[in-house]
Amino acid sequence: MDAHEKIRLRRRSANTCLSPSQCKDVVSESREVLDLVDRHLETRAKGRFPVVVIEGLDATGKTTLTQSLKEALGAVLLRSPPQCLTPWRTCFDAKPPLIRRAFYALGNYITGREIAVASTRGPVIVDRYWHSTAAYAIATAVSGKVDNLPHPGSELYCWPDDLLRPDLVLLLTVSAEERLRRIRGRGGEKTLEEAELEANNLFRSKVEEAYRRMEHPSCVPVDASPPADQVLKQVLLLIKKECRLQMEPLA
Ligand SMILES: Nc1ncnc2c1ncn2[C@@H]1O[C@H](COP(=O)(O)OP(=O)(O)OP(=O)(O)O)[C@@H](O)[C@H]1O
Ligand SMILES: Nc1ccn([C@@H]2O[C@H](COP(=O)(O)O)[C@@H](O)[C@H]2O)c(=O)n1
Repeated sequence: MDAHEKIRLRRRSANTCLSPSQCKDVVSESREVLDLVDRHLETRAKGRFPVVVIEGLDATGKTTLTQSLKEALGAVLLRSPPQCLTPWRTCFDAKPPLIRRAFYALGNYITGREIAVASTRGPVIVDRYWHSTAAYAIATAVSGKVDNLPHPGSELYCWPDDLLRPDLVLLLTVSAEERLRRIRGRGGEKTLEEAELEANNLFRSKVEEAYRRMEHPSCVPVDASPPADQVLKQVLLLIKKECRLQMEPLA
């Protein structure tokens, strides 16, 4: 089955309700994930060190940049979904969109708790967080053109009140052509969503526009098309300017 066929199938399944057997599957897997969340969740405030989130479409250079920032700042590198949810990710990726999104949304709260702990000890860099979940969810739910997205200022673009807020969110942007070059250069298996993004320029534009409409905190766009060392330099300057907080990790 080629990627386009998979996308068509996925669209079809997105429009149908869950069958009783699917419900049974979702319930048993969800129970394990919810047990894990219960063990990890306990609301905690952010520490005094800066928390910087790196966002962007697939292959815009988030992994490359977050690794370099970790080394340059002596920071802790976290991601959403968090490591502890990895065993369930493939399974939830195959579920209908609403269930899949619930899984990612929940993951942000575990990452939030990890950020709270890590930011008491040193700077924290986060590879994707709430904005990814919201931007992809909104772009998936809205059919048709970019104009059909919820209008700027809609509460759908607002940060959830009960989720730990980062100090700075940077949105990596590259042209569609450069992003495709990077995807092809990387090789390996494409996820369904990556294949859809590659195949569907409109979807990509909707995700990026949804990112740009996010508020409190909003995303600061960064041109990620220069070579990796230059992007790193530019981002370090931005972090120094925007996060006038303690940067040195504790000994
Ligand atoms: N500034 C850059 N210039 C050129 N190539 C880059 C740059 N940054 C990253 N790349 C290359 O682009 C590809 C994608 O980068 P990377 O894996 O860091 O992106 P990503 O945003 O983390 O992707 P994903 O969200 O799919 O995991 C990799 O092959 C990487 O080596
Ligand atoms: N906080 C997040 C993180 C990811 N997603 C979904 O996963 C896909 C991208 O993940 P990568 O590991 O390839 O970067 C993306 O398409 C989102 O659907 C999310 O919803 N929330």
